[in-house]
Amino acid sequence: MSSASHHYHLSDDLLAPVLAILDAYQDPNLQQGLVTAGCVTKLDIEGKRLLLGLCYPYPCQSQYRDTVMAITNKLAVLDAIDEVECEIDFQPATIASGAVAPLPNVKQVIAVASGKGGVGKSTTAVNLALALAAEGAKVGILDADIYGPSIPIMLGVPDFKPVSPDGKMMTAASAHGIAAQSIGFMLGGDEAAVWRGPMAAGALAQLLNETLWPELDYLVIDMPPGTGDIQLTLSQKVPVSGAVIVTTPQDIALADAKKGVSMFQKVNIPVLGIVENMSFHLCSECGHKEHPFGQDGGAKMAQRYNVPLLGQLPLKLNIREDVDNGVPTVVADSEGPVAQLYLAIARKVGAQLALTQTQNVVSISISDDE
Ligand SMILES: Nc1ncnc2c1ncn2[C@@H]1O[C@H](COP(=O)(O)OP(=O)(O)OP(=O)(O)O)[C@@H](O)[C@H]1O
Repeated sequence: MSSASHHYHLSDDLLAPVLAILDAYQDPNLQQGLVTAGCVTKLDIEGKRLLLGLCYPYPCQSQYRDTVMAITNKLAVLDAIDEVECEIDFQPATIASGAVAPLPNVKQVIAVASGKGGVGKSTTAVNLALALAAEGAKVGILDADIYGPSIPIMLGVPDFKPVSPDGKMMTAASAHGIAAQSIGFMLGGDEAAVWRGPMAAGALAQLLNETLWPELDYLVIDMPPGTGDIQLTLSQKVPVSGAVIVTTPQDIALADAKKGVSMFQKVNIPVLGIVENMSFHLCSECGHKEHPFGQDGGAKMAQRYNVPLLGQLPLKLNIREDVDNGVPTVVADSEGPVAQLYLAIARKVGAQLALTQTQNVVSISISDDE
């Protein structure tokens, strides 16, 4: 799948069974065997020690240990192998999608959008960005939510003021290991409220282009809520690689989220999937799982539009308290169950991007052959 170069130095007798074993191991997010997915970059042998190099097209540090244990056990059945030494790396694709020029330091841009306000889009965007970082990626976040820029508070940097060393480009904040830029760093609340349509979209594209982003694998954009002109213009001005739609299970939120899916499909931006937020509530008294906003709406919608359901998050007081305190749950309780849900979403988002771009590569190579 990936175009990474392969270095295989095994005899044919050994290479065939090793590749067969590695390809029988299905990556849970790419849903392909490791060889088919292009993850196996190096195979060598020293005595009875197999040197294995893996390179994933999406960040998944938290699953390295289990993967290595599982494949080592399988490879150990071969007489020629006693030990496996595995090096694992992550390298996202750098293929630009769409007609908009890519950003110099940024490999992939992920838009996080919602059809309607208040569904938890910013909370999801910020935890997704931190989860991608926790899985091993270099990440930035752009707060483009002009109606309520909340990322400065959520990341605990409300007082950051960008500076411009060359009078043209602005610095980004750095918080919990990710870079952040926000319309909220420049504007007071009153000024933000008067922004309209094309002016807002233009200013946001400028903010994106005039920020001194460090080298980033992923830039997450917290889009303004809704599916109107601003969102459409912004999607056309910014080199978005894929979009994540956040919804709650209520019918009204779902109806708006559907508009979001259609909007991105109209401008040929792949919808990477749907996150269902405030999906269920665990009763703090008895642990009973309740569905205050209805059940499985996001799942049904994902099925109907043929896009993945990336995850379902509980309605949980900590999620709100952590962002209010400037330390989102992925950092505040990094081993906890909610952080694990965000990490799983981040792995799926990264894998979906990689899969989407493979499809692009295939279509390009077909036209080259003609
Ligand atoms: N899963 C959750 N559990 C509990 N509270 C949540 C959850 N997700 C979000 N919240 C809270 O809900 C409120 C709205 O969330 P957030 O600001 O992320 O939504 P939004 O869709 O970005 O809103 P807006 O459209 O106004 O920007 C916030 O107070 C946030 O802390």
